[in-house]
Amino acid sequence: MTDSALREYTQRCAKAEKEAEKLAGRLHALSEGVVDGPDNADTQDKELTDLLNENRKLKYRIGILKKSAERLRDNAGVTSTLNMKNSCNVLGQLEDLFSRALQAAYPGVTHVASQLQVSKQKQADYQCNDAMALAKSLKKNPREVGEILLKNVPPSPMVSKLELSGPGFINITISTDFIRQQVTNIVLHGVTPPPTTPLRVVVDFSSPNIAKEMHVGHLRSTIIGDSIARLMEYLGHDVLRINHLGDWGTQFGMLIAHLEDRFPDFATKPPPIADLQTFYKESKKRFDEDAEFKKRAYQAVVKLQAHNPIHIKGWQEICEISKKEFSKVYERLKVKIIDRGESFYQSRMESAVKVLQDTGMLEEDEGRKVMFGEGADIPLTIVKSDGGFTYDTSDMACIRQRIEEEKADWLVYVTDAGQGQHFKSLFACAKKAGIYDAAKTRIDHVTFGVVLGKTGRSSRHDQVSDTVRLVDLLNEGLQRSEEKLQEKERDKALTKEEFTKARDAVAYGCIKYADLSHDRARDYVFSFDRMLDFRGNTAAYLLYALTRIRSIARTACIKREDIMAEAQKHPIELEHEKEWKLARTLLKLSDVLLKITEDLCLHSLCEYLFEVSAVFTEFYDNCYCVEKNSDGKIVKINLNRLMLCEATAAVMEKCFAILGIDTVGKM
Ligand SMILES: NC(=[NH2+])NCCC[C@H](N)C(=O)O
Repeated sequence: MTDSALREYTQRCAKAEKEAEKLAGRLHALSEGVVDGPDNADTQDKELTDLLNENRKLKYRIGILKKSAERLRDNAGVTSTLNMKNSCNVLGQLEDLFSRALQAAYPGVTHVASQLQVSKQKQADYQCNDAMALAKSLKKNPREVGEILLKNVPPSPMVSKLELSGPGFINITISTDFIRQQVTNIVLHGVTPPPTTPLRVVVDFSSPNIAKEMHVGHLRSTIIGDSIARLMEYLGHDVLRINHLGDWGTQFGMLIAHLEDRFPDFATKPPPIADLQTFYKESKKRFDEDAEFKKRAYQAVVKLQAHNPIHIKGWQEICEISKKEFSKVYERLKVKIIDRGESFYQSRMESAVKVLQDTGMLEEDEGRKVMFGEGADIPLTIVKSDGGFTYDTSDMACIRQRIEEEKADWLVYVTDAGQGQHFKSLFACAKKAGIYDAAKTRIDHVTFGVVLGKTGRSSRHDQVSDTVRLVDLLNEGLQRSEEKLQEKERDKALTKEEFTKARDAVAYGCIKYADLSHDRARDYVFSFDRMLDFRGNTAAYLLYALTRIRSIARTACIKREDIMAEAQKHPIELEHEKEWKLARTLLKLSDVLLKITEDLCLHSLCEYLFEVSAVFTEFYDNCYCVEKNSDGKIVKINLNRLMLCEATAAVMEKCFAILGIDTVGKM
């Protein structure tokens, strides 16, 4: 009903807008003295005003309808989650309930944001502090305000009790039936995402530079970007994963010139360059020392940018070699990404520069053409003094392409914090040029600190630096993981295949987890010893904990189907305090994920994963799942508790999947 009304209003609005445009055009023509047809300006004027007024009203209606449509969808979310499908984001739903209460009780008040938190008291689950903030701004008694708010909270199947407490808090108790049903849903349908409005998201990550080393910074970008993309995909967004390769620049001049000398027949025979790094260094040395070579390198750039076929061929060969190396890393880390480097934007750079030039956005600065954005100290260099383009130019063309051609609603750039200035200027300039409007497109520059070696010094001077090739780093990870598992005699307990699987999962999982579990803004110390520790907040520990949970049912010879069948019969029964605690913890996943979509800080997910495993241990230590007699014979199996184990494993697996970490059945 609301949807069709919304459609109708939108259509009418578009029609009215067209009419208005037409009339405005005719008015303009009239003012220029061009008379068309028998209409006179007076009636047109009135028609135009009427249409504009109608339009304004329609637009307002659309806004209201959109909001109520969203609300209806959300409510459908809560009620349907009582049965199945989307899992509920408890905090989000509560926020909605309280903001509706606020609107109903104090219609004009918009400046108080919902303040909800997990309750510190035993008898309640959450606590709402809105009344305190509201009373302060309205200069009223907080308890009175709390009373009024409480009366206006719409009924919800999620909430079983609301109670005013202390100076004006509202204590919220989540319905036990709701909790039981949600946990049962996890057993029956797996972990499902909370309802979200799907967006088109571009995640720009990894993005190493051709012919140069893919360094630890790029590894961080790869790991963080992949996880962000995985989260967005899970939430139902349409994600474009882009590798913004540095594949276009003046360095290609010297590389191609060197290629011509070393492998004259490169156009017909792919050059057998085993080590592009060395090749790069050789050409750089010649470039710096040999004036003649330098001249040729410059000419080569000009020819490349003019798309001379031979030069394009040389450039392609070099890119291929690099990309092959990069893809080895992506394959090992199971990262999917589409190559779309700076070169992709060549023609778009030309048109972007023209537009910026024509609209008077560029300023001359010692032969360069620069652009200043509001609030950014450093300008973008759009055209160099020799007429060439820069990193800034390609990013300007790129942001335009992503917003206008890709129709992205959300842009994410994952790079080290050192590029903060660049992106600040870029976004400010894009805004000034009318390309980017913060009200329509969300942009995040997701930054991270540097990786420090064992001594805690900057990576540039330490172990984990450009001198360590990424592939070697991954190999060392595998080696260390293997040793660790052997030390624990896992090679004796597992088949060869299981052992290899466990080794890989632990090695790559640990490298990823060590990165993701730290606040990304901080620098972090890279230590294999620490990340492979089987105690504490590490992937090694958590992967192992998961296999232990999975083995509980297995050793009792209970299959997944048996547990599912039980869940089909009735919602899970929860009695013990630790069972309830675990169930409530499992329900927090959606809220954790939605919070991460706000700050894009994945360490909250790692913290949550660690919390789940700790709460599970508490439950397991207190509640028998499988009871054995003194001979070790199984005497009783508690299927309800096995349901809890199943749900816990499903939640942990989902966390690992979003973090991009493979799990194993045995290790
Ligand atoms: N659109 C972008 N600027 N993406 C990031 C590119 C990162 C760049 N290639 C570097 O290695 O630092």
